[in-house]
Amino acid sequence: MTLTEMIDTLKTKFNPSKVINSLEKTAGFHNKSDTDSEGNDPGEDLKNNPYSDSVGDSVKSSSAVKISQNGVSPLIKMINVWKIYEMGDTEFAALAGINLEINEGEFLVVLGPSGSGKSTLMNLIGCLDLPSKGTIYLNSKDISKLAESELARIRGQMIGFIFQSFNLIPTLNAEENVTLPMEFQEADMQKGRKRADYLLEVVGLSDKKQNLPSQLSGGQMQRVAIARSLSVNPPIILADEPTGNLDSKTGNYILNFLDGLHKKEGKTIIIVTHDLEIVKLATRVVYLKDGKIEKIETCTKEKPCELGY
Ligand SMILES: Nc1ncnc2c1ncn2[C@@H]1O[C@H](COP(=O)(O)OP(=O)(O)OP(=O)(O)O)[C@@H](O)[C@H]1O
Repeated sequence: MTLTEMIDTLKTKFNPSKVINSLEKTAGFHNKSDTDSEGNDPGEDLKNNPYSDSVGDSVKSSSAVKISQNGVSPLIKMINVWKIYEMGDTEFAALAGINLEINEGEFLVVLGPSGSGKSTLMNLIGCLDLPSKGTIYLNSKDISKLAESELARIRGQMIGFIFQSFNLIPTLNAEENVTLPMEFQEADMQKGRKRADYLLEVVGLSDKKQNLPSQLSGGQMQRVAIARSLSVNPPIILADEPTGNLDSKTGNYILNFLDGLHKKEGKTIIIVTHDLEIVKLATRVVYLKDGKIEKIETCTKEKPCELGY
């Protein structure tokens, strides 16, 4: 199958979590070592360039989506949101009446024990799933009952996903993986390829553009995934345990990168993590328990939030 054919197929059927997970499983990505086999210090790349003003300006100026905030409406607003799974005769509420407002430019960390509903919440915010009940506004638009095609369009424009398991497409090289979201948006691909090259340079992988994921180390794959998440310059970045399986150097790199995206580019960042260093960067922490918000803590520079409950 050619690249164009593959993109067309994915475009019609696109559901990132399902399509890419199955591709990942084929490639056995979940078990791949995450250590940078070349012993490179990814932090060096960061120190060298990514958040110089010129880079930030360049990314900003190509922003695909205008946030229609009027200074009053939150970027994301969830009103009495439920997600109920049916299993035979029984029902299970993974989310049970969530009320949450997230403003543009927040760095929100979602904490909670296993099974508390973190991924379910992220899937709803990321337009990967619909609530069973309740209303979700994204950029003042009600997204709670949209058709999949419309949801996919909004997802493509608004959300950049950084998942621990990389979600790279194994048959596409690094550059093609980064250009893919732009192809979905039917962007000018001459500019798209330039932007992909630029983003791969930002994450320190200019010399690996032609490499397939299987020809990259775990840390390098995560950096390609970050470049891809920024390719359409989305205003919201969703990250699920982005430093989970990475060695400490690569973890620090990701940490600094997320901090830069938040502080220098004003991106709204929403992260599920158990990494204390990420929690320390948060502006607020939401604690979930049994599908409900147990508490929300506001963090400050003087009193950063912690992992504790
Ligand atoms: N498709 C599904 N069908 C039935 N139950 C589900 C489904 N998806 C999730 N659940 C249940 O919903 C609850 C919340 O799941 P979720 O994955 O959101 O938790 P989590 O907080 O992300 O957990 P973890 O930290 O272990 O990843 C769990 O009890 C889970 O078993």
